[in-house]
Amino acid sequence: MAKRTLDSFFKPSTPKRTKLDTDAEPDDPNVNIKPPSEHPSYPIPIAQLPSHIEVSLEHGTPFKQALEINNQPHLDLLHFQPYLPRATANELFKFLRRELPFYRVRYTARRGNVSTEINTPRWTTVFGIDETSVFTNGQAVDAQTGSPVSPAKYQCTPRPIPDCLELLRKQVEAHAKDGEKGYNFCLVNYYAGGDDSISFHSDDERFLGSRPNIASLSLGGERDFLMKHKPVPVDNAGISKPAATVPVGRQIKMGLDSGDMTQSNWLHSIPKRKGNTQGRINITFRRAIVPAGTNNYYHYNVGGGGMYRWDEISREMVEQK
Ligand SMILES: O=C(O)CCC(=O)C(=O)O
Ligand SMILES: [Fe+2]
Repeated sequence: MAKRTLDSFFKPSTPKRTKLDTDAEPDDPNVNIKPPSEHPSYPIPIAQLPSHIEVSLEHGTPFKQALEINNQPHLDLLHFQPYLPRATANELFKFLRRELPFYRVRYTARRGNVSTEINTPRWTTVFGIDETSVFTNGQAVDAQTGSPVSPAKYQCTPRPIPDCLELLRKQVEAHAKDGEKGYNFCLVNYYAGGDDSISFHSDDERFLGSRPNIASLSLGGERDFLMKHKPVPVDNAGISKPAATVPVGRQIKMGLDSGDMTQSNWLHSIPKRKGNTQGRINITFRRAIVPAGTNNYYHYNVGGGGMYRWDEISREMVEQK
């Protein structure tokens, strides 16, 4: 089917007459009659995806077949450009920005004797639990025994992935490389403008196992996604590989497969961009294998500060009292 036809198929239908949500008919694609996702760990109930987004995720992905990028040393990734129909990506961007709780995490980084206060330069939120536990009927239980998780096991309160991200998780998993299954974490970054960024890093923490696989989806404004190979040790030919730049489209899903040690050998970043004012959301799905992963992700993506929500009138994140 031609792109335009598919795209317009997934657009929300224009309401024929103005009506309150409470008057919505069950088959109205702009609303979802299912109640929001609620959990004691959530600061707010999290709305269900509008039905037209659900339909599009289920039947419209991947929008294009993946391009395999494996022509550089230790790099093996799938690039769907795009993964979602354009109209769906735009709707999903607005929905997630409006409905999710966000945080601006501050933490102290220590290097030797030097402590630095870091104000994370983007909005973040996270859901999920590592593979030693699962949520059963909303309760965190031991994955092996099924007995409730002791409060001492985590320094944080893990949050189940809400329905609106769970559907995306399932779809993304279905299109990931063979054998890359079981994402149990969903991290969401919101870059409000060009000053928001993420510096060069590698998602290669030990709590992701030896072959971390990460699926990454971009929604909203276009930003550069820079990748560079870690410096090659001097005793190994004595040269550094040149940096590579992979431009990211408006919405992509990348299966970052570590079969070739991608995370161990490559760094990536979203650099600041002068004059950019368009918001962008990045969603990553990951699999953490030990409780240290759960503690780490909540520490750096929820933290201990206030919760913020998008305010449609002031068009910025506003702290919720
Ligand atoms: O925003 C992006 O595309 C990258 C995010 C990222 O690298 C991360 O959350 O680890
Ligand atoms: Fe990353």
